[in-house]
Amino acid sequence: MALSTEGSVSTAQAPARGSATVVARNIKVRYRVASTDAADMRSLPFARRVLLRAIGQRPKVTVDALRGVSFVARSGESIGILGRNGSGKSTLLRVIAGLETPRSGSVQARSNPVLLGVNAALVPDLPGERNVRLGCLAMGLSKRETEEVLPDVLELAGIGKAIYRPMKTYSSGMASRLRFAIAAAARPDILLIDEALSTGDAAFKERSERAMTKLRENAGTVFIVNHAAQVIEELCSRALWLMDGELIGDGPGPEIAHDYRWWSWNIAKEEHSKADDLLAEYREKWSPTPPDFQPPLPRAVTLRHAHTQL
Ligand SMILES: Nc1ncnc2c1ncn2[C@@H]1O[C@H](COP(=O)(O)OP(=O)(O)OP(=O)(O)O)[C@@H](O)[C@H]1O
Repeated sequence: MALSTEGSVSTAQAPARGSATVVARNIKVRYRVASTDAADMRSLPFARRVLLRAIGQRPKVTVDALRGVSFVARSGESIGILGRNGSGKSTLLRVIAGLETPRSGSVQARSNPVLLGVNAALVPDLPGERNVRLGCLAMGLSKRETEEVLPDVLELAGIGKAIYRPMKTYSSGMASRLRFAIAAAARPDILLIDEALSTGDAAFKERSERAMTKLRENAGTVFIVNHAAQVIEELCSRALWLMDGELIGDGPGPEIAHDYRWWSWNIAKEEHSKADDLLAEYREKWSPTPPDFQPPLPRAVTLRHAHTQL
């Protein structure tokens, strides 16, 4: 089962493993944000400074959240997105999901990507099991399909009797588990997961790993953002390493996650010069080769964010 471009469920045969599912070309995202840094105010021309002070405004600074990120994701891949706080991971997921428009570049996706937690339209006042039904229907399953997958969703979420209680009474971990279980049940072709998998206990971890394997076997592509590099080391066949909005590494998940952890550990221990040496070595080792965008994606592909380069 795969989500069609309209977000409804189609029963078209799963495409061959290894075919392109998401093609990202030179994505750039820039924010303009107000800054209280006195240095930013001082850097402005005198007249502008006077004007801003008079109207009580702060100077705006530019944040380049993504600086030309390109990659081709393929069916059957689980792709971890790694990087320190503010490196652009969530922004990249939002762009892939179509929730954010880049200032330049484009993303093509074979079908509608499902961003976990957003597409499942859950209602806090309703009990978990009612939300499971709602979520499955919202993700395009029919009523019959929803009833069929219900036991699997409840088993995967594994939150016991809490499933009969209103979702607003759930801990954030319980709610994340339920959302993941719903998203996995709908078997989207392209699933985007932001942080949800670090909240479970060992049993949930094992069940979620099995669910991910099923998704990949279905020739789908799963993207995972997680601060715990270990999660990516264990779950992802491939990893993208972002730093200050730049894609500095693209390669096998376990190896990149291992190197990322070692680099982060040295930073945490304030071994800055060692961390710098490691970073230079890893940049070279995992430097993303410019993706080969040929042959083009099949004609059926949705064109998202069609933008000309600035
Ligand atoms: N809506 C926004 N307005 C202004 N700046 C933003 C906005 N969203 C993100 N940013 C900035 O863009 C950069 C990338 O943010 P993003 O949330 O993508 O990073 P991240 O790697 O997911 O971070 P974290 O690991 O802390 O969740 C950061 O500098 C952030 O401050």
